[in-house]
Amino acid sequence: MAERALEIRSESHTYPIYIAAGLRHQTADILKGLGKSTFSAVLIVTDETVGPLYAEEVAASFADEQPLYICTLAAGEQSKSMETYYELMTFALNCHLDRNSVIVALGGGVVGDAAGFAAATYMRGIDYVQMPTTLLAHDSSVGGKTGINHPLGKNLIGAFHPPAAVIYDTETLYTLPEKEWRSGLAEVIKHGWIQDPELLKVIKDQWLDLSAVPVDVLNDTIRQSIQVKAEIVQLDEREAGIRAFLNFGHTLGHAIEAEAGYGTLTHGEAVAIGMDFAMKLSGKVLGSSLDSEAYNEEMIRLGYDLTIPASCEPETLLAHMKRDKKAAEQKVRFVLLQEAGVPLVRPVEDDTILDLLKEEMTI
Ligand SMILES: NC(=O)c1ccc[n+]([C@@H]2O[C@H](COP(=O)([O-])OP(=O)(O)OC[C@H]3O[C@@H](n4cnc5c(N)ncnc54)[C@H](O)[C@@H]3O)[C@@H](O)[C@H]2O)c1
Ligand SMILES: O=C(O)C(=O)C[C@@H](O)[C@H](O)[C@H](O)COP(=O)(O)O
Ligand SMILES: [Zn+2]
Repeated sequence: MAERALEIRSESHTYPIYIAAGLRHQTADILKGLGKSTFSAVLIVTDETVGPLYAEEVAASFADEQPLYICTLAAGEQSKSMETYYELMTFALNCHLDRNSVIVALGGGVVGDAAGFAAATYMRGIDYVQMPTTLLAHDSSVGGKTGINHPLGKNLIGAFHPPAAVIYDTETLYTLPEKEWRSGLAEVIKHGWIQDPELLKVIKDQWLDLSAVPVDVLNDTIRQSIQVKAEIVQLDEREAGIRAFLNFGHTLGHAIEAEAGYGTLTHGEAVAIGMDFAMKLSGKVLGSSLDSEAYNEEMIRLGYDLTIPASCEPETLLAHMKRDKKAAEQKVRFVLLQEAGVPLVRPVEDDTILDLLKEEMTI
């Protein structure tokens, strides 16, 4: 039986996280070990890139004990939509899933968020298991945030619904294109800046070739990065306070994703730009002396482009930020850094944000 790498104590239950190469072949055994009676049906939700690579192998781990179905979504951010959500619910109903069924989310953060939200709302909530296949999904698969986008903003429709387990087969990551490694690494870098600067050193010293990181380095980095998220979500699952630190880089990042058009930039690319902006804002608002030059240098080494897309207007970005879930009384609230590893949340004046946006976009 696979070893539990970590355990998350959520308000409703404690769930295991398994991290190892090859776990997809043990999916059914791991599910049996969760201590539930057999699931009445299994619905694997995946996307059209991941499905052909891994869905049959996951399905093969189940020995015809219960009906098993595979629902394949279009690949990419566009699938976090109302239309796809509705199709997913119709698919589940046509398969006669009941309250003892389980959804297996096999894919990146898009599949995890969309399938998780379907699980959160199908018959008012059924079990689901996260099987992340991207580096980015080391973040999205943990903590129970599920949801879909609205044209007016990212993840504005959703629910907190922690998974029954996270099964992370890190072997599957080696079919990712380099762009997606980079996207995922942005969330590792985020965890480094908000809580564990040692992670930044690990990336600098050990992540020399983005898509050819040895599997032991990969597993250790993922575990260390999830540890940051785990500590925070266990203290504040529903984001009454410190969970907002995990939103570092997301206030502008989400605004860019929505404004540039979902899928134009990857989530991580947008968050990388957002972290750069939040660091500069930290200097202006808090007088923090963060070494943003060094941040820029390292991000350029890793191949990030930190320019805000020219198609985005500062005023429209600001309007998006005012709809962000952290905003209160029409005031944008930013996650800023006092120093590396010391985040805080502050309301910031519209003019301060607009001035810096214009400066950055040289308007
Ligand atoms: N719920 C949360 O806490 C949380 C946290 C972070 C991000 N997110 C969300 O996650 C989403 C981004 O997730 P993502 O970056 O994984 O995007 P994604 O799911 O779209 O995956 C990126 C691309 O990689 C492909 N892919 C996935 N696995 C692959 C594999 N093993 N081999 C080859 N190709 C593969 C996918 O088909 C897709 O085209 C965003 O919507 C973001 O808002 C949620
Ligand atoms: O888990 C969290 O909390 C995070 O903020 C993690 C983020 O990386 C993630 O992108 C999350 O979906 C953003 O949350 P949102 O509440 O701003 O939609
Ligand atoms: Zn994120």
